Amino acid sequence: MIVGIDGPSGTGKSSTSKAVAAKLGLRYLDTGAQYRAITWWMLHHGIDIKDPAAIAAAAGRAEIVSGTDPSAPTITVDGTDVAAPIRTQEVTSAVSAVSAVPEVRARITELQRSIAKEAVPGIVVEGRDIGTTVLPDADLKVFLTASEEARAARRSGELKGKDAAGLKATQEALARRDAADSTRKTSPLAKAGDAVEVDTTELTLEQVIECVVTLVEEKQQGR
Ligand SMILES: Nc1ncnc2c1ncn2[C@@H]1O[C@H](COP(=O)(O)OP(=O)(O)OP(=O)(O)O)[C@@H](O)[C@H]1O
Ligand SMILES: Nc1ccn([C@@H]2O[C@H](COP(=O)(O)O)[C@@H](O)[C@H]2O)c(=O)n1
Repeated sequence: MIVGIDGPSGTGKSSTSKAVAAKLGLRYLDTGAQYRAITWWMLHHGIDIKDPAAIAAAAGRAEIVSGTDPSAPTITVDGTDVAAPIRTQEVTSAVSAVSAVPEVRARITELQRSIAKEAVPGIVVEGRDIGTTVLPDADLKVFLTASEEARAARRSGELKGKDAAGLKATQEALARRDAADSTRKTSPLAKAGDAVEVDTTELTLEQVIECVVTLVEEKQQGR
């Protein structure tokens, strides 16, 4: 059972995917974490992230390893645990520029496909291009959406007491990242034609999880 969950930032992809995978005994892959990890590596090695040619030339050098246990997902680069540093503002601001480079996407897509192929008894993979590009033959594709306001409110609640930028600034940053991710040339953020769209604006996280679990179970029963 291969499930692809895509959607813009803050729609609940990670929370939903992890919970669905845990409930159904599937593996879990956060592909955003992989793009964040390669971005962290570029910054750490002084690669100019405004220079796509420099990013392309370095794209094959980082060794990214993702752990797919939904109750304890892990991510390392060249053996270093980068779970925390990939969530910094510095990485978040740079990730769309790095993920737009075709050589980066080719490398990470290959890695994602090999992880999905080896996952027993199946996997929930979340990202931006899973249904359209990475796993076009997935058994189930879900596209989560939510209003920009709801997504910003969720994110600023999460950042409170840390580097909270305020609701407006958070909303603007989300919109900028979504615009960059949706308009890049190579595998942009998009809903696959055969994906089930779920608008989460008015739903609790538990309701979204239940909805996706039901969709998976229907597929498993051949409905
Ligand atoms: N339906 C929901 N109602 C309220 N809060 C939610 C809902 N879904 C997710 N959240 C909360 O919103 C925040 C963002 O969720 P999550 O990280 O799962 O989104 P995402 O789509 O994976 O974001 P990104 O693409 O930026 O990684 C989390 O704090 C999560 O608990
Ligand atoms: N399939 C994907 C997943 C992610 N990206 C890029 O990574 C960024 C971070 O993703 P998060 O889910 O951790 O917020 C995202 O903004 C994209 O630039 C991608 O391109 N494809």
